[in-house]
Amino acid sequence: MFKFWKKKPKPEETPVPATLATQTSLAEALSAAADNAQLSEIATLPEAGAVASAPAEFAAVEPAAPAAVEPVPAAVTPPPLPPLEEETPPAAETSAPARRSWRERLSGSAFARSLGTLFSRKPKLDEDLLEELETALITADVGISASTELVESLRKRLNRREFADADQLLAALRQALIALVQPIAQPLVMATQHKPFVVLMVGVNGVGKTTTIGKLARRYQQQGLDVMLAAGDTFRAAAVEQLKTWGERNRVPVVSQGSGSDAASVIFDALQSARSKNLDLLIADTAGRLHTQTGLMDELGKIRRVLGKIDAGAPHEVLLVIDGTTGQNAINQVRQFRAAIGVTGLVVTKLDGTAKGGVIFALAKEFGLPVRFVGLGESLDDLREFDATAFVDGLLPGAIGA
Ligand SMILES: Nc1nc2c(ncn2[C@@H]2O[C@H](COP(=O)(O)OP(=O)(O)OP(=O)(O)O)[C@@H](O)[C@H]2O)c(=O)[nH]1
Repeated sequence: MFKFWKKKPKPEETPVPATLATQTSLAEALSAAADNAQLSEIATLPEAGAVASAPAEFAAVEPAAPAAVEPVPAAVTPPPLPPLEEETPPAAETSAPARRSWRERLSGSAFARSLGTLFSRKPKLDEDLLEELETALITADVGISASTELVESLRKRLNRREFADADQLLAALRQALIALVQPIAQPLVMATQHKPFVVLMVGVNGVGKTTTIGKLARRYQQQGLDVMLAAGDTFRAAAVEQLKTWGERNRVPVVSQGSGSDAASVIFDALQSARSKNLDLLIADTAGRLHTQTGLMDELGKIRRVLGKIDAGAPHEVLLVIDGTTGQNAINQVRQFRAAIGVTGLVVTKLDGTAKGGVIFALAKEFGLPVRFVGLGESLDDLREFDATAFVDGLLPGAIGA
């Protein structure tokens, strides 16, 4: 039987309802062979780096673990922080009305702009409108398959004279878009029999893995969970530092070794440490990698095998982080990471700003994988649980379902 996470609200914080615990199953079969799409970045080579030493209190608890666990002494003066160390707590926990709306965040996307332009000129209900709409959807990364299907269903309804004007067609489009992404709007839930529940973050370079880990850690910490981070991005010294600094500021222990060390070993040590301390949640970072980097993709399989020695089900959630500006390469990335390690959920970042906005529809059509979170900006508050209706309404022109 599943239970609720035991909530431990801090006195100074507004408690957040505990999450109903159910287990997310791991990703299923391997997907079709990769297409030849080129991804945009190449991982940097490992850098030499000093191995951080374990503070005495942690060394005493786990003498065998080579990794450094770095809790934060109260008096530490923190160094300057990278972007994710924003101090403002997520507005969801404090003042929901203050946080920016989905529409505000998504209005700059190509999707919102082109549909806004199209429907603001009160177009006639004809084939030209449907063609323009299809072009706008494809251009906004919705993908050919989903765009064609959406427009075809509108065409049928138009031919049956179901729409009196373009606004009615737009309302029908809204419903169809929500129906497409509603099934993938599945929040991350954690089964309490996994203690700690292990989340592994994977993805190509620069998509926002490390940043998202900081935001997630803060979110769950504020829900009363005891969180630990594993600095498994051992290729990028800055990523290790970023996590450690964030952990210091937020009193979240971070397990790390020197850059260039074995990621599986770091995450293994972290899981052992989190278990021995009876923590609730371990979130592990990994280095950005491409499907062409066979050794690195194999490393993900090794991480799973090694963790399985401690807990056969770990990692319990593999979150693939996708950059929302990536376009149709996102499809290829999902295929490759599913094949390498299995993916149980997606985080789609950077949907604010210059994103085209439509890639989530393409992903929904192609894979139906749960989208756990979306990134609508760089602040802590901008990592939101994926809400299908809020997302679609944020993309579509004003009057419809806002
Ligand atoms: N605008 C915007 N920027 C974001 C979002 N999420 C992350 N970023 C930024 O993306 C950049 C890369 O983020 P990282 O967290 O370092 O990415 P990473 O995947 O860990 O990178 P590698 O370690 O190189 O693989 C940072 O500048 C983040 O602030 C988002 O939702 N919106």
